[in-house]
Amino acid sequence: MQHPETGLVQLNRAGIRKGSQWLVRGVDLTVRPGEIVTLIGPNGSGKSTTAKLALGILKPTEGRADRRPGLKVGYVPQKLAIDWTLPLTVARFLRLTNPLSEAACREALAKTGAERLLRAEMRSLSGGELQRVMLARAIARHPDLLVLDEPVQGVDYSGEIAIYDLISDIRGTLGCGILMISHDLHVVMAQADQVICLNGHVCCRGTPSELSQNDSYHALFGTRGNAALAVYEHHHDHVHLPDGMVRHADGSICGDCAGEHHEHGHQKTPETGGLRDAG
Ligand SMILES: Nc1ncnc2c1ncn2[C@@H]1O[C@H](COP(=O)(O)OP(=O)(O)OP(=O)(O)O)[C@@H](O)[C@H]1O
Repeated sequence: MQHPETGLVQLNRAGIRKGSQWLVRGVDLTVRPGEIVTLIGPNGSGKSTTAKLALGILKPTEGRADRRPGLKVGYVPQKLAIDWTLPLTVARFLRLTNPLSEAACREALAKTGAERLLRAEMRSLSGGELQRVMLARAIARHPDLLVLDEPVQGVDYSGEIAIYDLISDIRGTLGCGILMISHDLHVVMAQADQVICLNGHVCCRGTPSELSQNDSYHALFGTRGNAALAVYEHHHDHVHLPDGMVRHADGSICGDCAGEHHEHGHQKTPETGGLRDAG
């Protein structure tokens, strides 16, 4: 590891080839403590491959992939290799890869708003509940780096916002760096310090606002991209509770505004249902 002071993980001109085909090439990427870096791009553009290079699951054919020595990583993969016909409680799932006490399981689930699911069967979870349980498993080992491959898959629109809020809370409370993959162009959190748009190589990069103005981004995603890249400016003055209620900064709890952000100066874009900064 060459650059411990500059990043938890760092890719330098990293590329990987299988046979005669480059899966991804020339990727520069750094995730520092407390930073959120989001990878976006079309299907097959190399997002998961790039995350696996960062994690060390795949070795670069060219360039470098360096991690801070002793780095603790929490990984939420895109797919779970679980036999869903077998009974498996959430508590057992959390312990499959971590030797956790029940108190530690409860603590991790509480952080993701899923404590009541401790005894639930994995196969009975909704999409949003499954993502919260997967996040709980990833944060249970107090990672320095959290790698999230599509954290809002199978989650409905207001659930998406709740999960993004949760990820932001986790960054705040754990102070970890987050590398996140989003296939969903509709919402890119404004808190993402950097968005990297892949298309077999780095197509363009910048803050969410910068990217929404970038010609390469629009060339890649066309009119769909024009309409879809909505920047969710989140001022973090409220918490989405597991029961769908919203707790505001003053402590008041509101049921009517669950999933709505009208009080923060946002509106849904008519084309996509995504959020665009209204202010
Ligand atoms: N082990 C492998 N051997 C050969 N090709 C692979 C391998 N893994 C991935 N690929 C190919 O590399 C390319 C990038 O795949 P990757 O899964 O990184 O894309 P992605 O951007 O995450 O896609 P998606 O949005 O569909 O999840 C794809 O064309 C894929 O078929």
